[in-house]
Amino acid sequence: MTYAVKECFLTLQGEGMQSGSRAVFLRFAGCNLWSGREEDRETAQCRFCDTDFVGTDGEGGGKFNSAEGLSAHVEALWGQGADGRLVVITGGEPMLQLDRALVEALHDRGFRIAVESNGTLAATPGIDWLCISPKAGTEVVQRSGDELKLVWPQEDIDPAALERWDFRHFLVQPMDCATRERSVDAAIRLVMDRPRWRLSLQAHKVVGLP
Ligand SMILES: C[S@@+](CC[C@H](N)C(=O)[O-])C[C@H]1O[C@@H](n2cnc3c(N)ncnc32)[C@H](O)[C@@H]1O
Ligand SMILES: Nc1nc2[nH]cc(C(=O)O)c2c(=O)[nH]1
Ligand code: SF4
Ligand SMILES: [Mg+2]
Repeated sequence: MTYAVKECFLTLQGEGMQSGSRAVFLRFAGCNLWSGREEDRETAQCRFCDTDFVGTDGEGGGKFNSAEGLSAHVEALWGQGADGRLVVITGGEPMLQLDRALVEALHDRGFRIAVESNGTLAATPGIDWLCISPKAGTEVVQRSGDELKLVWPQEDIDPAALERWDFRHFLVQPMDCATRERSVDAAIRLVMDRPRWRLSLQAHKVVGLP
């Protein structure tokens, strides 16, 4: 298996229940809901993406020919020390590329594996922390996991329906866009109305981390 990696770097997890944790981010290239080209955004299935996941030219990116080689790259970015090893695998859509061999190779190097996925593809077995972020108008097949992270507001998504899915944590994250302040207000309103939900802010953007 050849893996196409947009970028790979050490930072803090900025979103969700593990916000604030030291983590290597492994961002795979490519997504099944958007080409990543601006000229396609308005006709894409997912139109609010805040991420460049096209190509393999980012910091620490490239093509990797084996799970062994990619896991060694992740380990080198983490550095010395066996405590608290965490890799966050994202994209693009990571389930297009994350296979059992990579899960195994990262576990062998002592990493806990967190994944950020849109849920339209079944999750690879062995993930330690699964975050699913549903997108309006798509068929979410992965309806269980550790945290469900709803970017808000999105038309045609009913938070009450999502509460019936099998997740331990329900998070609402304001959509970062031209009207971000309105997104924050709407997210706070959702939490006030539905106490099972918690607010997830993108902490990395607040403090200027990647
Ligand atoms: C770039 S996506 C990559 C992983 C996967 N494709 C997904 O959508 O979950 C990582 C996270 O950022 C969230 N996200 C993307 N664009 C956003 C935006 N404009 N504002 C807030 N969160 C956003 C996604 O919903 C997802 O939870
Ligand atoms: N610091 C940081 N935390 C994140 N959590 C989820 C992210 C993502 O793009 O998947 C992300 C990201 O891009 N940066
Ligand atoms: S599914 Fe995720 S990576 Fe793909 S376009 Fe939407 S937010 Fe971006
Ligand atoms: Mg991001």
